[in-house]
Formats: sequence, structure tokens, C-alpha cells
Amino acid sequence: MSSEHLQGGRVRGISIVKAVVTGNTSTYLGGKRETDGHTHTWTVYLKPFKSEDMSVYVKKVHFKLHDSYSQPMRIISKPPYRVSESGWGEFEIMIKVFFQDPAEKPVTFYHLLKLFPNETVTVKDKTLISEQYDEIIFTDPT
Ligand SMILES: O=C(Nc1ccc(C(=O)N2CC(c3nccs3)C2)s1)[C@@H]1CCCN1
Repeated sequence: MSSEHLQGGRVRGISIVKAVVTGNTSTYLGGKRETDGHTHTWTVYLKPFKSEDMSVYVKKVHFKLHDSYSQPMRIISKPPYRVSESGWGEFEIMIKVFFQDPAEKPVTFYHLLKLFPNETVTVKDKTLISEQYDEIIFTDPT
């Protein structure tokens, strides 16, 4: 069946689904750090569900941390799309994905930073892992 070409060079009836994972790891420092009272180091990330070079379709990723962090808007323009920090608590991190194709609007995910074990996280070799499966769907792509 032939596909229909739309305004702006888009192709109707075609969808491209990119499976991704948003998540964080965290490691307990063993107590409160003397200098700043931080208790954990952590890394928040966006990664492909299956190994691929996301930069083929991702231009950059914005990670918006809590405003108490210096320069809370962290911009990562090449893989791996991750931000490593330290702290003492859990808060929501906005993850905004910008695409190479200027016709594609950015997509925003929200990740609740997890530092403390609960029934939704995995712990491996003293490292907590909290991940969420997501999909980026390109409808009628160019
Ligand atoms: O914890 C929470 N919010 C947090 C916001 C920021 C946190 C953190 O860890 N920070 C390290 C510290 C820094 N100050 C300067 C540079 S870094 C700021 S924790 C909420 C409150 C109740 C439940 N969750």
C-alpha cells in the first residue's frame, strides 16, 4: 500500500516507536558528608531500551534539577545522556528531549529521583537502580 506524502514532507500512516528508559542510580555515602551533609551520590539518565546511538535522532537532552543545585538546567548534547550529582533527598527531575528533526516537537518526561530502597527499585552491589520504561512515538514522520 503506497503511503501518502503530507505538507512539510511528512508521511501519513507511518509511526516510529523508540523505546527508552528514564531512571537513576544512587549510592549511599555511609553517612552525612561533613562538608555539605550530603548522604548519596546519584546519576539520572535517559538511555535506549535496546542498545543504539540515540544521537541519530536526539539533538540534546535537558535535565532540570531542583533549584537548590547550581545551574539546575543541565544540557547534555551527546550520549550518554546523564547527570551525576550528590544530595540528601528525593525530588522530581524534568527530562526534556530535543530531536535532530526540527519538525519534531520536544518530548518531556518526569523522573522522581529515588535514593532510598522501596518495593519499586532494584538494589545491586549496594547501588540502587530506579528505572521507568517509556516510548517516544514519531507519528507521520518526515
Ligand atoms: O528532598 C527533597 N528535596 C530536595 C531538594 C534538593 C535536595 C538535595 O539533595 N540537595 C543537595 C543540596 C544542594 N545544595 C546546594 C548544592 S546541592 C540540595 S533534596 C524533598 C523534600 C521532602 C522530600 N523530598
